[in-house]
Amino acid sequence: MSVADASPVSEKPARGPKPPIPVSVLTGFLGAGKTTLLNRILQDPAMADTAVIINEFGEIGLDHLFVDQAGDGIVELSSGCLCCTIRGDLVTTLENLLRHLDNGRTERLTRVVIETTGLADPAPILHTIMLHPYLVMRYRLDSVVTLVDAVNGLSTLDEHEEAKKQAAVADRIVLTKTDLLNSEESQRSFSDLKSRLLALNPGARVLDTQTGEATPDTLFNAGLYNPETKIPDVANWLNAEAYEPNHHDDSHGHHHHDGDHHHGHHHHRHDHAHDINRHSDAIRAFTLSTDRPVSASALEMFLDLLRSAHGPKLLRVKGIVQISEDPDRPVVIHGVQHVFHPPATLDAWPDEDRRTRMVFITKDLPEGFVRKMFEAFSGALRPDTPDSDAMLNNPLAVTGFTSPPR
Ligand SMILES: Nc1nc2c(ncn2[C@@H]2O[C@H](COP(=O)(O)OP(=O)(O)OP(=O)(O)O)[C@@H](O)[C@H]2O)c(=O)[nH]1
Repeated sequence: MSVADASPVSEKPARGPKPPIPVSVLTGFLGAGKTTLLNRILQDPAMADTAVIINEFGEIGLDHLFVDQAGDGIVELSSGCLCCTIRGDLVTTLENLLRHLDNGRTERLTRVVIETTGLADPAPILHTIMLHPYLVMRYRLDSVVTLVDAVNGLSTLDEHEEAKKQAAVADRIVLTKTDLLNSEESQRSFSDLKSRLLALNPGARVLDTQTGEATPDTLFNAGLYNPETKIPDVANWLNAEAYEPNHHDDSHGHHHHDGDHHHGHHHHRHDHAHDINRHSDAIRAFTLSTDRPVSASALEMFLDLLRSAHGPKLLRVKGIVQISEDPDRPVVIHGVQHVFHPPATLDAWPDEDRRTRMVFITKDLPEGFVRKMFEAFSGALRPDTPDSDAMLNNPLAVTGFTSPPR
């Protein structure tokens, strides 16, 4: 689907297709505490009408919660939550859930949570939801929640690329096992871990399981749409300010203030305020913004070129864009590697800020490169920057890419 004919997302419950069901992905390295957290929150009444898809059903201690085995691997829990094993594949499981909903066996399904295996790169799971022609109409990728072990987290980040990716793509980072930080050394390492996570992913809200912060509400309502009201919460979802270099200059002290997270969803960065690009990881987090509207075709070409040439390097892209043909109705973009959700058009800007803002988490793809490319397409020409024609008509450019229609 092109940006120009992106469908409106102002779902009217009375008519038309049902609004997509938000899907959250729960990830985290081996032993990070995913099952422990799930076991706890599954007892929360707020999980009613949520379906949880887990890989290793046998390992989870849910027996006391079972009330009805409904077939298809779908089990209804006394909390009203549905639990499914992945039988066959994720697509089948997601289809089975829809079947239950459509034939009335399940009355309400307001959210799906997928627990990944510890070693998994979350991207293919996110792609499953964004790429499948039917699933993409019924589900919407909402948020990624990544658990990080406070004790082993730092060494895991050092040793495992997947762990870095899991942290980098998260909307929520959940710290587990902070109760085990009982030596000065472990405290120091924990402090380094928090700095490292902040550098990898400045936009994620950080929660600590030991303080009771990790509730269904704080964990999962991180997406663009509140599942109850369907009202887009762009500021919360994008958290673009957190990526800007000067954002945290109001810091005072050496550690970011965890206590502030439940207010503004921002970290208060400590003295290493410009750490983002200083650490050794090849992962970068940055935002592009402009108050110049972008034409629908320019946006489409920019995203197409970026994902066809550099898809694997785009760990996550989120954004709200002012389109010159329809400046009062912003377009929301959301991508994971080469796969992007069909762009959605909002009925109106959520607040006074009508700038285009795009958040990028990239690996081995420098900010300057993406910025120049966007400037070429958005018409913000600089003397040393090629315009879009030069990029598209360049014989060395990506094959299969043609000039825009004139
Ligand atoms: N002390 C402490 N232990 C925890 C905490 N969270 C989890 N654990 C323990 O850590 C171990 C691993 O937890 P799991 O919940 O099985 O971790 P997981 O991420 O599901 O593990 P995999 O399925 O192997 O990926 C278990 O022994 C838990 O009891 C915590 O916050 N504090």
